[in-house]
Amino acid sequence: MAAPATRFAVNGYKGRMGQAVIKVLDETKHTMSAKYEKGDMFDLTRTDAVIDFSTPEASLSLLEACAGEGLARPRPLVHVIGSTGFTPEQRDELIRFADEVVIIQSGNFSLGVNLLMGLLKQAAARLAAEDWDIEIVEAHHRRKVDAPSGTALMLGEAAAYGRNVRLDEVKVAARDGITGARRAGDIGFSVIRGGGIVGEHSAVLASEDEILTLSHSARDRTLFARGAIQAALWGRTQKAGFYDMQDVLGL
Ligand SMILES: NC(=O)C1=CN([C@@H]2O[C@H](COP(=O)(O)OP(=O)(O)OC[C@H]3O[C@@H](n4cnc5c(N)ncnc54)[C@H](OP(=O)(O)O)[C@@H]3O)[C@@H](O)[C@H]2O)C=CC1
Ligand SMILES: O=C(O)C1=N[C@H](C(=O)O)C[C@H](O)C1
Repeated sequence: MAAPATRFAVNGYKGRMGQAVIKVLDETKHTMSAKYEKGDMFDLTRTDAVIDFSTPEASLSLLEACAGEGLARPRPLVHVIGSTGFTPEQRDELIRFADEVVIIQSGNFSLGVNLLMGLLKQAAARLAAEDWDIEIVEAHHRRKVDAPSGTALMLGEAAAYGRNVRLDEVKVAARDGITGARRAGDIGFSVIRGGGIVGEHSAVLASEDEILTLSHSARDRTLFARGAIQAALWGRTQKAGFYDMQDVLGL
């Protein structure tokens, strides 16, 4: 089904991603109904879809402020949430709001990263944990406030899923000092912060004899903005519920 006419609001519009979303909405001739920044009152009465790259707290307050408001609409309001750094408790809270609105949340709205997740799942399932170590390496600009990145965590989840284990049981997010030898089956994370790096992610699968590296490089933030707009348009044809970019792309 084609998406009906959609009026977009942007949360966190002064930020790097907010500006990228506004640029792409403008280039693609979409209608913008509202834009919000810290301290603004939300009014989504003339909005069909919100694109939100802000912070976990800001995304949750937006959903809180609009709770109940979506029920009178012919189609549910769509919230596309790109903010990263949610705690497990905050993520549970997010899911609770999906009873009455369409929520599409992803740590990365690019096609490449979402494909990479499937490839990593497959590689992790095929390469025995006793022989193959998995490490996720990510690099971002100096202003990023959360670590590991939302994408790195999604890649870690994909690898853990492929191995049929829970990420929180095998996750090693930091190493410093005498750490002892690496435990078989662990999934390690390494973080680089510097300059203006948009977003680099690699999954390194290393055995004694070979190294397989699956990697993705984002060249421009409008990549994520385009993916988020695609997600919003897809969400306009869906029932209320909690979705991710894999659902949008049919992966
Ligand atoms: N899923 C994806 O594909 C991607 C996700 N991201 C994620 O998106 C988020 C934003 O990234 P980025 O744009 O680089 O960060 P920025 O810090 O540039 O932008 C965030 C914006 O949100 C604003 N903000 C903070 N609190 C509120 C609030 N309560 N209500 C409304 N706005 C608020 C900030 O204002 P102020 O500066 O005044 O605090 C700022 O303008 C991050 O979590 C990042 O990891 C980024 C790229 C892609
Ligand atoms: O903060 C960023 O810039 C990015 N954040 C997302 C993440 O945490 O994975 C996605 C992208 O890599 C850029």
